Amino acid sequence: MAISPEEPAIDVRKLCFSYQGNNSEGVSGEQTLEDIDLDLPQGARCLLIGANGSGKSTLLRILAGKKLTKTKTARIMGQDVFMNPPGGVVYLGTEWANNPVIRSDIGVAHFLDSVGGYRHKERRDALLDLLDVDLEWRMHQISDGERRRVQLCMGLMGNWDVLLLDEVTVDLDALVRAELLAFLVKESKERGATIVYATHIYDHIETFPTHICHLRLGRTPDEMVTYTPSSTIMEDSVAAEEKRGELLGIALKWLREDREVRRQRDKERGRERGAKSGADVSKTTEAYIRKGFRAILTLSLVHGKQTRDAKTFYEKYDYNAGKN
Ligand SMILES: Nc1ncnc2c1ncn2[C@@H]1O[C@H](COP(=O)(O)OP(=O)(O)OP(=O)(O)O)[C@@H](O)[C@H]1O
Repeated sequence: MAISPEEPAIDVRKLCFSYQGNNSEGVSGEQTLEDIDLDLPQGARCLLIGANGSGKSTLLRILAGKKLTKTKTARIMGQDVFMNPPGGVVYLGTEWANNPVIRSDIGVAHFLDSVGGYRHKERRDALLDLLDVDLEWRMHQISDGERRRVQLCMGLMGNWDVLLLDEVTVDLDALVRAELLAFLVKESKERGATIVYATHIYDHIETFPTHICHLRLGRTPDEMVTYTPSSTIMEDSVAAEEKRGELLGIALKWLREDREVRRQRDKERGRERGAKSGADVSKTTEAYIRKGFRAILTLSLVHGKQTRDAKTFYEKYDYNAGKN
């Protein structure tokens, strides 16, 4: 897709999303994503870092056009992802493994051809080699990791501009994962392809990102961090070694902060709920008491006498027995 090199590949501004629904003005219900900003130049490789439930998958699915939000604030390669979905966007997520079709008795060669493999034979063959995929495999007879490698081959063999990866490297062995990351770095450098990668695995990934983005409880609290360009450290093994663990350190720091913020938020919500239910309970109790005492009052008045309790209640709640 041809756009000027200065234009951002991904341009998300104040994006909001709620699973409870979106109305014509925007979102309604509790927001899963709130005021998300993500601005990535072409050729960027961005790691999305956030705790479980922080909204990484939701954001990636929205960018892939799989979830609708009417806030109209997400553009990829200059095009609105909802109104005018851009081509050249590949989304690879874990839910693919649940699709019964990919566990059926079908050969890998046939499967890849059925999704256009014959059109990209050269890239397909390079990926088969890189991901160590055998065209003779049958999809129902391979392991989860092998099936994942077929998925990656399928997703990456076309000429994509933007790749949205939702933790699909988790079941790859270390060698395939390392080679895949090296391939993606090459794609971004040589073709200007842009990658957003949500992961919880920070091992040996220091040389991958050019940017890191923090999602905290559905928000982007910090400025996006522009990471030290990996080219400078990849050529210098000492620098690369020094860098080892740095990303994990940043991720752990953010995750600890997020946990504190979430605990504080949960505590406040608990207090609010407690106060609300406390208020509800006391109102309900009071209503019952009033009813109960009204009955006693009525009875006692019927019998021509007021009990002491009824009288106390009477006074406390300023009842006028004659009128009640
Ligand atoms: N289909 C759904 N309906 C309602 N709420 C959902 C749905 N899918 C996700 N959520 C909620 O949205 C929030 C964000 O979920 P999401 O899967 O985007 O987080 P994540 O950062 O990808 O988490 P993880 O790291 O565990 O994969 C969570 O609180 C989750 O419970």
